[in-house]
Amino acid sequence: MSQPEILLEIKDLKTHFFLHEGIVRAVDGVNLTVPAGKTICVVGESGCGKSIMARSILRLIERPGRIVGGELLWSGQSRGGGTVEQRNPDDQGAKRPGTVDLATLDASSEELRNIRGAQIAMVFQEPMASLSPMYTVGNQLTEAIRLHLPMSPREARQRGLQLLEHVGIPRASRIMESYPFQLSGGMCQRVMIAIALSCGPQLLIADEPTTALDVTTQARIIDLLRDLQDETGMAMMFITHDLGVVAEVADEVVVMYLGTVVEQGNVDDLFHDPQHPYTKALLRSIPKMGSGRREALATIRGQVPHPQNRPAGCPFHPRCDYAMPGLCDQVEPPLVKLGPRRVSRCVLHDRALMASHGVSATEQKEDA
Ligand SMILES: Nc1ncnc2c1ncn2[C@@H]1O[C@H](COP(=O)(O)OP(=O)(O)OP(=O)(O)O)[C@@H](O)[C@H]1O
Repeated sequence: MSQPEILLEIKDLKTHFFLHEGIVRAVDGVNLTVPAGKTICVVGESGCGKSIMARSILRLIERPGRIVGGELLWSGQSRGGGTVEQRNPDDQGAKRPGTVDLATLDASSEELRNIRGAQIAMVFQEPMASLSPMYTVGNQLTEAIRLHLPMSPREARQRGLQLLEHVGIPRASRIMESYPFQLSGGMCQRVMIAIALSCGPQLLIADEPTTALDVTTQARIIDLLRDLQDETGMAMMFITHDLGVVAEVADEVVVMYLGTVVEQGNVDDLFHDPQHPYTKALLRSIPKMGSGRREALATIRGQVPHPQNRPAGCPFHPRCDYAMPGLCDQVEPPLVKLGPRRVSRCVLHDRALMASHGVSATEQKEDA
């Protein structure tokens, strides 16, 4: 099977916050890839660095935070004037321009401004907070369009109306005249999605886009994002706590723990055959439909430590059922490739490392 085209490759990304009290290593060596046209879901408990990783991609980290290491290799390009463009099935061979390392660009450079919005767009958790209360939806939408596309105000307004209709907003011309506070949370999120899609991005980063919404609206927004992705062929990086949503939307899953990726893989493989002890523990903590038994849900013991108190060795070892004293509390686990697009960061996958610490694979299996 041929390998998918990689749109974004994050290599050893480190984003730290420099506080008086010390350094917070919020993102501390993230490696992951986003294939073109696919949805990757980033999961992990609160504080694992998901949002900071996502914001780092668009260079939206503010002081006292900054990227201190690693690469953000972006191979996308503007689709030129597209709004919610339809996917062209023959368009497999869109020519690849040179790859640019987003981490090296000046955060206020024109090159980065051109990439933001036009190639990579982001939708945040709080739609109301992302929109300005001072301007109408129409002002904000047409401004976003005209920032990247050479259009007259009239053309941009027309485009805006189409976009609002496309994201399922009825009476779009009335909504154009409304201020965000006059709309519901779900409606605001649809407006944000319309703004995000206005220039036809190749990657949409959605950071907990439904967390602030009620359950019915959540489901509608997820359906909308899925439909839009099918139509446009854009890739999505979807950050969520909700493993039910992951099962529904993901092609691949990235599991983060304390600033690093501990496992990445195809959604079916990862749900049915998780390899990393943290992934196993996360999956044990979700209810199973139709098991026919009333079982107590497992919780992961302990809490995610603050990044300032990062444990030595494997950061998950104090909470891990498989932890081996003398090994996991001392050795940083290697990122092991388990398949063409499957990695896991655990000493359990490295027999040589275990043997060098006097643990055999069978012994370990029996213990577990
Ligand atoms: N401005 C900041 N100053 C200092 N530390 C910060 C700042 N922003 C984030 N952090 C720390 O970085 C770590 C990662 O935060 P991040 O928001 O990325 O986690 P997350 O996995 O997205 O969590 P959640 O799911 O709750 O949003 C946390 O420990 C957080 O306290």
